[in-house]
Amino acid sequence: MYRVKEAFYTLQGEGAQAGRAAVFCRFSKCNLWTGREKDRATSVCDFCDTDFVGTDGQNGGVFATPEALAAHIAGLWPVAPGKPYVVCTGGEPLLQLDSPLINALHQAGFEIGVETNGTLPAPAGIDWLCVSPKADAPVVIERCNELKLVYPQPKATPELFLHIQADHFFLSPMASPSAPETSTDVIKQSNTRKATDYCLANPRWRLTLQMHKIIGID
Ligand SMILES: C[S@@+](CC[C@H](N)C(=O)[O-])C[C@H]1O[C@@H](n2cnc3c(N)ncnc32)[C@H](O)[C@@H]1O
Ligand SMILES: Nc1nc2[nH]cc(C(=O)O)c2c(=O)[nH]1
Ligand code: SF4
Ligand SMILES: [Mg+2]
Repeated sequence: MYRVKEAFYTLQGEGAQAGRAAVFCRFSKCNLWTGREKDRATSVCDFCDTDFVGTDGQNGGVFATPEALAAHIAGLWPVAPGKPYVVCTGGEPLLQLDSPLINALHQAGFEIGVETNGTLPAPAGIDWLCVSPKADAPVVIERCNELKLVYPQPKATPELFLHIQADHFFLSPMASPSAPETSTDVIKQSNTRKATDYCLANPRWRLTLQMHKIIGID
């Protein structure tokens, strides 16, 4: 059984795959926050910008088999040339993404990206793994394609993660979880300046912006 909050076709907005068309599959539930505002202040992850509670979003639902979910996702990919790409996110996708679903998505022709907080082991077969560490949430994944740290997190400074084997190290300015998602958001702007300064002083790190929010797509 797979619980999906929402699924939609858009452009990846973050990281090294930014600009690439993808079906986003947002799984319900996370291990670092209930998703309820009343629990935010006491949760391990307290800056989440995403609603992942329930299965009531666009194209959301409960899927009894991996094949049923893969077919649902395939139905959101356009009939056009180009390698189908799915980004499994959430919530925390590694609470639900398993080998049978990876096989079913590959069978349906998809390359598979995953956005994870890195606290749970990843099944084999993921084609693009993005780990985004959170303070006080130990990362158990040792190797990934990209490490994308939301910045600043006073208890999760960039140098703490350089031991993780990653092909790309990104800083993503922390956006306000609730303010209107526009590029003029004050917190985001000041965090963008801080992330910019860190990358200038530490060239291993690259800046990534949440492009989808800037251009106003999902
Ligand atoms: C909603 S999370 C879901 C996947 C997974 N639970 C994780 O944290 O990586 C997707 C991405 O959004 C990032 N994110 C969440 N809240 C954010 C915020 N307020 N500002 C910037 N990025 C944020 C996460 O760090 C992660 O890279
Ligand atoms: N366009 C777009 N790109 C994204 N990259 C990571 C996202 C996420 O919420 O995991 C996300 C998202 O929600 N939308
Ligand atoms: S950012 Fe990721 S880890 Fe943090 S609460 Fe949101 S879904 Fe969970
Ligand atoms: Mg998002």
